[in-house]
Amino acid sequence: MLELAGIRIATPQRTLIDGLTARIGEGEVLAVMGESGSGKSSLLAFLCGGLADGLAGSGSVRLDGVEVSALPTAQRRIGILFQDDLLFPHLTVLENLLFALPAGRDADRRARAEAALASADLAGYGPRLPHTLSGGQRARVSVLRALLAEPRALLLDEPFSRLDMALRQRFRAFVFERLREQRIPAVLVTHDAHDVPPGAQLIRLDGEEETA
Ligand SMILES: Nc1ncnc2c1ncn2[C@@H]1O[C@H](COP(=O)(O)OP(=O)(O)OP(=O)(O)O)[C@@H](O)[C@H]1O
Repeated sequence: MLELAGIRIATPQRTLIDGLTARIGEGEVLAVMGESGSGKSSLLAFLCGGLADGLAGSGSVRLDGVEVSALPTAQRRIGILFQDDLLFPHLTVLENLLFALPAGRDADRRARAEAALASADLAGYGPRLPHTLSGGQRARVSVLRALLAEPRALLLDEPFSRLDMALRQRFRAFVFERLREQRIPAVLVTHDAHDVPPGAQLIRLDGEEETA
């Protein structure tokens, strides 16, 4: 459970977000929509502990009942996915996944990474470099990598916007299914109402609040 209470974010000139409160259960999605410059990316940066210098943020962020807003980014265990896959280009697909996995026996970690690839129809892709994969395949690897790190919540910053329409629909379904299966609460920032899964809570930063 991710609980946000009284989140306020301001630039020196203006208040971007004034008192956002939401409860996002396991496997549920809070979608945040709003015009360019309304503060969507700043909200995600605040949640993972990386708000830019020059912006002020306050409010409570609780994960499974524990207040994390004073913790450094690495200790929050909040994952983030961007529109670019951000895979390490010089590491193989398997090495990219191993990088995210918690410590453990080498053979176990490798088996977990390979099982994750197989679960995403990517069996056998481990030894390849990311640039030899299609955009949709790389996008799936980046989701696997984010999930193998065992985040307690996942932030999605326009993760579908680079993909073409057909891929986009498949990739959306892939992501939301994984989040449900692994019972991870997520905050999704998007410009596109089609990205918002049915039943998600929806907040518009420039206006009213509703349910999709
Ligand atoms: N470091 C900073 N110092 C001062 N103002 C900033 C800083 N970073 C962002 N801003 C301002 O904060 C506002 C919100 O930016 P943010 O990137 O969160 O918006 P956004 O809703 O994600 O926009 P987009 O949809 O274009 O990505 C913008 O007006 C931006 O100019």
